[in-house]
Amino acid sequence: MLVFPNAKLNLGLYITSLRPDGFRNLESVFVPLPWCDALEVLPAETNVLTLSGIPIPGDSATNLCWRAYELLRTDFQLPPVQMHLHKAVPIGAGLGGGSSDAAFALRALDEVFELHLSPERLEDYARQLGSDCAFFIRNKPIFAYEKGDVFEPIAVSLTGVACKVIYPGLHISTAEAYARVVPRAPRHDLRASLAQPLEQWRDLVSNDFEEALTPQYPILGELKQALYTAGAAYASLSGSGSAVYGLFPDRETLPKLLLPEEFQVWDGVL
Ligand SMILES: C[C@@](CO)(OP(=O)(O)O)[C@H](O)COP(=O)(O)OP(=O)(O)OC[C@H]1O[C@@H](n2ccc(N)nc2=O)[C@H](O)[C@@H]1O
Ligand SMILES: Nc1ncnc2c1ncn2[C@@H]1O[C@H](COP(=O)(O)OP(=O)(O)O)[C@@H](O)[C@H]1O
Repeated sequence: MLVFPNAKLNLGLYITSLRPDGFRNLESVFVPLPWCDALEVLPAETNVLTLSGIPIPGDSATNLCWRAYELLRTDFQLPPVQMHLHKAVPIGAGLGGGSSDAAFALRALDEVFELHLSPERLEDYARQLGSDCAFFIRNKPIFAYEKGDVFEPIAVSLTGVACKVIYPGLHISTAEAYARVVPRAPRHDLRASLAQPLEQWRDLVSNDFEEALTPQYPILGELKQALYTAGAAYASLSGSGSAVYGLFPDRETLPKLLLPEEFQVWDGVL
């Protein structure tokens, strides 16, 4: 079975309090971004995970696809599996690529081995692999809170909106990024703000990681400014960075930006 684990964007991100388990409570809206890896999952004689594309730090045993298989194996007698992951989504970018691989691996293993797990059970497994993972089980725009793994529906839709995502080649560790933020109450009500027209989001919707990370990584602020100068209706850091995205009214308004060769760019219509 071949699946295409997609990335995500965060529309607003407020880090509201420190939890007794050491994690932070947050509020954010996750939306799928069609920048994808490719993952093949097949029953096999012996276990194997092969990789291509962008190199992933760590060995196969720590890869989130493999950890998804090991996790299901604690509850089910699974036959050996052959997986191949082609990595295209930048790592440490705030785009949730690794989390998506884990969630898509769970979904594919469920189908290939006919486990008939409900979305709720798949979300429970996904939560054990990372705070972001559960979102990718249903993979629809959603308001996320607590660790980012508890959800409420939200009507926001970016269908037809054009988007440019720029990854400046900085791998920012999520744990380090969180350590730089002092939790506080949200500046604005996120759901009410996102119900306003896109052009008003600039004044209403923000990501707490931006203020904490931009002094150390000025390129993040420069990219956001470049997107606004090029006509973005809204621009922001995604998650804990370092990818910065701009939203534009339609494909015709997507700008061509002159960027260093080592930066990776995705653009298209959502
Ligand atoms: C910041 C966000 C926003 O969407 O995305 P990314 O920038 O990573 O894409 C997420 O909260 C990232 O979720 P995820 O990448 O799954 O994080 P995890 O593996 O669960 O945790 C990595 C580390 O981040 C910190 N962490 C994570 C989530 C959370 N609610 N509070 C935390 O304090 C913890 O220090 C933890 O050890
Ligand atoms: N399949 C995978 N793809 C990407 N990263 C992975 C994967 N498996 C494990 N990891 C680990 O997860 C970490 C963060 O992954 P990623 O989801 O890309 O971060 P972010 O959401 O911050 O962009 C990486 O440092 C990497 O070591």
